[in-house]
Amino acid sequence: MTNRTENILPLTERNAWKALAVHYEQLRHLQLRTLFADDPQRGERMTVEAVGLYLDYSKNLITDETLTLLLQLARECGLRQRIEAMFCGEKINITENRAVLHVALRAPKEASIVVDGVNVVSQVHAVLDKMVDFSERVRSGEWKGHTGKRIRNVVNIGIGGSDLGPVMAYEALKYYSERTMIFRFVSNIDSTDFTEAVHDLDPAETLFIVSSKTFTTLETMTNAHTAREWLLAAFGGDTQSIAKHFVAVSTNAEEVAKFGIDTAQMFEFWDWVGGRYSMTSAIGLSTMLAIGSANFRIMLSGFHQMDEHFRTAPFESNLPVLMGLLTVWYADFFGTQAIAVLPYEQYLKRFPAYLQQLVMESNGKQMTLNGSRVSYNTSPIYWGEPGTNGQHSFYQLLHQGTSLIPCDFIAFIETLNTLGRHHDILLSNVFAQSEALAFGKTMEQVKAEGTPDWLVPHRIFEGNRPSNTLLAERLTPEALGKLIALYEHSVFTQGAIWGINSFDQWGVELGKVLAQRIIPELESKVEPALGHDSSTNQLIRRYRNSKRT
Ligand SMILES: O=P(O)(O)OC[C@H]1O[C@](O)(CO)[C@@H](O)[C@@H]1O
Repeated sequence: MTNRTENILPLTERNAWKALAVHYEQLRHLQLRTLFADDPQRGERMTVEAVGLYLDYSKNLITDETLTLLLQLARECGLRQRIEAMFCGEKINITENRAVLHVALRAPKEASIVVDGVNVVSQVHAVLDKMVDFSERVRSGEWKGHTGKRIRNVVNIGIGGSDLGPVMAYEALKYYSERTMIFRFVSNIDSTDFTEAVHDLDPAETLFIVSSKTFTTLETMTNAHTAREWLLAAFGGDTQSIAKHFVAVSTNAEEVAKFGIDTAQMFEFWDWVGGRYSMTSAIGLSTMLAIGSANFRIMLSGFHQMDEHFRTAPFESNLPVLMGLLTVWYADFFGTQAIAVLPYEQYLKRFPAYLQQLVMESNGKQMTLNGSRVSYNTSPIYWGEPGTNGQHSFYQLLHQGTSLIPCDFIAFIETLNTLGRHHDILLSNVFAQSEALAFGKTMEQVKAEGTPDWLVPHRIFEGNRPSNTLLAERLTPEALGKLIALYEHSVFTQGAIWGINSFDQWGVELGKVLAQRIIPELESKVEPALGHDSSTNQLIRRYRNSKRT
């Protein structure tokens, strides 16, 4: 594998970067109050609407010049060429020599993207058709369990990208899902996860989807073997039952066969689909089983619309580009360490958890593509909770803490569950929070309320805390697809500016290797010779000496 990137100009040497550094010094004390007072149209002007998503980015600590410079930075970093390289199937994941083609997973049938001489779009649609056929047979009851009962329970076993997308999508699209079926998700190696997931399920009505790109992941394979035993125990060890109760989603046919699942019951995907970008691949099988194939295809079309927007829209009206550049602005010039993602939509309760992997596994890096250490910040921490729960938890820090935490508010004009005044009250909170964060409450305002002098400082909100507000009409499968693709491509934009590889994840390897070494040390009958540091040795001894079995 060759390093084709050694001539890239370091980010901090780019003209736009240097200009942004100077510009930041000039406007670091700028106040949103002033920006809005000086430009009464700001809240209408600094908005973009595309493919049914409305982004209000006016409450950011930016001027028109900031935007001009950020857009110039994007051009200087070759963002347009990098986008094209991804969409054309170039092997931009250079440390693994792989193409990065989650966009092919939602491309229309007639499209063509060639990797190593193969049109991957045809492969994608062949697997999609197989998923549709299978999910319809299960949902209609045609697919029967070992004893002839219909499948009522689906348990997805997977972790990371093989879990977070499916769980998030299941929760997000519950309104559209088949309510007569039960969906569970087992990811953690903690035995409690599996135990609780199946405790009330009838094995004769349960289908396990073992989802793993590699089919070697310790957690998933351990849980899958436990599921196999659980099933066999119910059927007197009859291994014939496995065919009716297990399917696999993987890139690794050999390991699937070794596990005992017929590869005819394997739904394939490919090494050019990163785990955290895989929910529109066969990893979405549980989603399709829950919402049906028609809704699944609608979700894919939402993803595709955002893909096309990202690929073709001018940068100044390109939603993912703007959001990505704003993140760079805060991370690198304001030193922001965290971004809060705040969906005011209960169905999106797992969306922040999903984004944690998408963003932090992608851009939590410190090596540039040419192998030198970055001299600037890369990914902030993304976290969040659905509104209004977060308000009664950590918003105190957002409003009055010492850290600057930009927020992404996400809301829908219509609720899926109309109930009295709930939705108006919910939305009033979104708008109130971004207003309060931006404009705060001055000492004069606090005093004017008759607050005693000693209490005044505690009740001041300095404001000037930035946020984006994203509005869509209604949470549909299509809207969900657009929203997720928006964040995927915002992450891409950030990675392209930082000059890092957003598509590998070497940082998760060391812990996995060390755990493999420690497992036999915990299980061995004889006292093992421990060669760790004194802390790790002592923790292992304490566990060994205290455990009962
Ligand atoms: O699908 P697999 O191969 O089981 O991997 C699961 C997850 O493990 C990781 O490789 C590392 O945590 C993720 O990137 C991936 O989504």
